[in-house]
Amino acid sequence: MCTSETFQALDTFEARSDDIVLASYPKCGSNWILHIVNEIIFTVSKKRCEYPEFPVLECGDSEKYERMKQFPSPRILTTHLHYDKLPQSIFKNKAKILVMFRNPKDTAVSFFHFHNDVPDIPSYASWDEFLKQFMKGQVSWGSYFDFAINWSKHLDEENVKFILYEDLKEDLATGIKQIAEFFKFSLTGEQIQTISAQSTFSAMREKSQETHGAVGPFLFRKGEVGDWKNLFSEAQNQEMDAKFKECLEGTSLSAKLKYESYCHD
Ligand SMILES: Nc1ncnc2c1ncn2[C@@H]1O[C@H](COP(=O)(O)OS(=O)(=O)O)[C@@H](OP(=O)(O)O)[C@H]1O
Repeated sequence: MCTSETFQALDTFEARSDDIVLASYPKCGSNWILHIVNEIIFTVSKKRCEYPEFPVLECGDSEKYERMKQFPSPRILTTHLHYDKLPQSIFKNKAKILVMFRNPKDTAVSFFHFHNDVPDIPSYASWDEFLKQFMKGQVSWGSYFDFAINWSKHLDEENVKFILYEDLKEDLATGIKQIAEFFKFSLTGEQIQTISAQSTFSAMREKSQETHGAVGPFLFRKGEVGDWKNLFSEAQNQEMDAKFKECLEGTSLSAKLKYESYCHD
């Protein structure tokens, strides 16, 4: 999905100040925030941002960035890249970036199911086998921990906003309000409620085949916090807890992820 030609061409991408960048490690809810931002824009402008390109910035052919010059603003771009690998024009032109995180245990579980449920992508012999690769960062888009370490240095920058999957799950309306405010869209309370109702897991899963085709039901699988308890062994919990400590202890991201609440029994 991401060729070296496309990576090279990525540097030629010309960001605009009103581009909306949605960054996350895989399986942390990028389709969820993409849907929310789309609904916010539709609510305020009555226009749908429907572009004939796959929304992930780094995926597709190398001509994609040339075609994107024709797209009207605001363009919504999703990405799984590290902050340091984003095209420089995003920073130069001060595009705003919403970065979404999810606890690493649920992220790994979601990633594993995706690989083993979707027919056209490689599957793993077992959960244990997948987790070994996940911990080594030998999965698509590399290590969760490298992604987290890289982004953790930039979360307090002016044009970057952090959002946590688990917080959005706990209080969707407040999350939608914060997202709208960050991108400077003004919504009434009623509009926020309407978007919330359209953005619950069940509402999105119900429409998933229509919105995402055959992969839809696999992408919108369970949408829960704490599903890791069904797969992690005690030894795997200890390994993940130690890795989290080793990589993120003392960083501002460590507190923001609320690891104690979401990754301990
Ligand atoms: N509305 C809503 N509410 C709660 N959870 C939601 C929602 N939409 C998507 N999801 C869950 O996000 C997980 C998929 O993440 P991504 O969209 O980032 O996947 S991907 O990397 O783009 O393939 C995947 O998590 P799991 O269900 O745990 O596998 C989705 O179910």
